[in-house]
Amino acid sequence: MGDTSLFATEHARGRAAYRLYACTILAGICLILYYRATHIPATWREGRGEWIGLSLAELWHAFYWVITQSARWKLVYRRTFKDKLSQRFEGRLPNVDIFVCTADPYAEPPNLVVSTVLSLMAYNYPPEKLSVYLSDDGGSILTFYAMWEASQFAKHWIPFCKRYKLEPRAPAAYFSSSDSSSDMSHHEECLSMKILYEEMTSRVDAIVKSGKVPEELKANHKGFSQWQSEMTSKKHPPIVQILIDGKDPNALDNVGNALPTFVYMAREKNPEYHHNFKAGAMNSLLRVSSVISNGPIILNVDCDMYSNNSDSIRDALCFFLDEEKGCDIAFVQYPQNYNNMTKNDTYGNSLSVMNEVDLCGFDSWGGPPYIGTGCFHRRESLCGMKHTKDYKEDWNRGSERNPPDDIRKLEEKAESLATCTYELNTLCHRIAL
Ligand SMILES: O=c1ccn([C@@H]2O[C@H](COP(=O)(O)OP(=O)(O)O[C@H]3O[C@H](CO)[C@@H](O)[C@H](O)[C@H]3O)[C@@H](O)[C@H]2O)c(=O)[nH]1
Ligand SMILES: [Mn+2]
Repeated sequence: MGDTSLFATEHARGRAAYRLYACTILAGICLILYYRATHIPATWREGRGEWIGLSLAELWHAFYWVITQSARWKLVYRRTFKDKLSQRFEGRLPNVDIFVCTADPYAEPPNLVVSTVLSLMAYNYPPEKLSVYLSDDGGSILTFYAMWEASQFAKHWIPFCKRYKLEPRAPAAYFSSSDSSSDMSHHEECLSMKILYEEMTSRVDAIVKSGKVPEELKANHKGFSQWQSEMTSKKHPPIVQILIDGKDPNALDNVGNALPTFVYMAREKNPEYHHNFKAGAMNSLLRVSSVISNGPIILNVDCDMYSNNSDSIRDALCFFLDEEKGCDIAFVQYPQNYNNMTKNDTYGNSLSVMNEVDLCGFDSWGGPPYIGTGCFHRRESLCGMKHTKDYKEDWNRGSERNPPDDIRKLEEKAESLATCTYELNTLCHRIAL
C-alpha cells in the first residue's frame, strides 16, 4: 500500500480454516462419486433406475458446490481513508449528482420520497457541489407538492443534521430511532424539529389523500402551473422544475449556509412510445442533469431506500479519486439493507450471506455485478466511454455553470431533453439498466 492510496484491500480472516473445511466437503463429494462409480447395479431390478437418478442429483450438486466456491474462496474487504481524501482533495471535490426514482404516489407514498431525498441532501458534502434530482414517472402534482415541502423543510433539517452530526439523516428513520429521544444535548431542538417534520408529513398525507393541491398552496411555487387538467400519469409533457438552485446566492438554509441543488423531473409520457421503466428514467436524468449540474459522479437511489450513512459519498470518492487504481473503477456500490427485521432474522431479510460473503467474494474476481439502488457511477461510464489506461477524468466538470438570469429558460432546455422521442433510433433505446 503506497502512501497516497485512498483505500486498502484486506483479506477475510479465517481463510485457511474455510479452505480446510471446503476440502473436507470436496473429499466427501469425491467419495460419494467414487462409491457410485464402483457400485453400478447390474440390472434394472437391482435398482439401476434409482442409481441413475441419484448419480445425476449428486453430479449436479457437486457442480453447483464447486461453482459456489468461486464466490467464497477468497473474500476481500475494502477500507477507505476519508481523512486522506479531505486532506488532499477537500477544496476540489467533484460535483456529485444524485438521481432518485419514483413512479407512483400511491405505491410509493410521497412522504417516503421526502425522507429519502432529505437523507441525500443532508450528506456530509459541500452543498454547492451536490445536486439531487427526483424523477417522477407518475408525473404527479402530489409528488411535486411533497418535493416542494421537502425543499422548504431542508432549510431547517440540513443545518440541524450537520450541527449535531446526526445519523441516519432520513427524518423518518431518525425520529423513530432511539438516538433521537436519548440524546439530551439537543433535546429541545430535536423536539421542535420533530413537530415541524410531523406537521409537514401530515400536510402531505392529507393532500395525497384528497388527491389535489389546494389553489392557495399553488401560489407558493411557479411549478404548480405546469399541471393541466387533461394530464395523466401515462400522457403528459416533460416537466423540469428547479426547486432549489444551488448556484443562486440567495438559496440559503436558515443559518445562512448554501443549499444543494434540488430538481424535480417528470419526463414526457405518451402511450405511443415505450418508457422503459427505471432505465428510461435514468437516461432522461442523465441528459437533464447534464445541462444543470453535469457532475462527473452519479449516485442512483430508489425512492424507498434512504441513505443511512452521511459519509457515503466520501467513501465512494476514495475509490474513484485514488491515483493508482481509481481509473479502473467505473462504479462503487453499497449493499441494500432493510429495517424492521425480526430479532433472529427468521426470513433471512438481512441478506447477510449476499452482502457479507457473496459480494465480497465476487469483488476478489474484479467486482460484483451492478445490483441497482445505492450505486455510484462515473458519468462517463454511463455515457459510453471506452476505458483506456491514459484516460484523465475532468473532475471540474459541471462547476462552470453560472446562475442563469432566467431559470425558466434553463428548465425549458432541460425539458427538451426529457421528451419521449429523444432516444428513438439511438443505441440508448436498446440498452436497459
Ligand atoms: O416505470 C418505472 C418503474 C420503476 N421506477 C423506479 O425504479 C425503482 C425500482 O423499482 P422497484 O419496482 O422498486 O424494483 P425493486 O425490485 O424494488 O428494485 C430492485 O431491482 C431493480 C431492477 O429490477 C433495480 O433497478 C433496483 O435498484 C433494485 O432495488 C423504484 O424507485 C421505482 O420508483 C421508475 O422510475 N419508473
Ligand atoms: Mn423497490
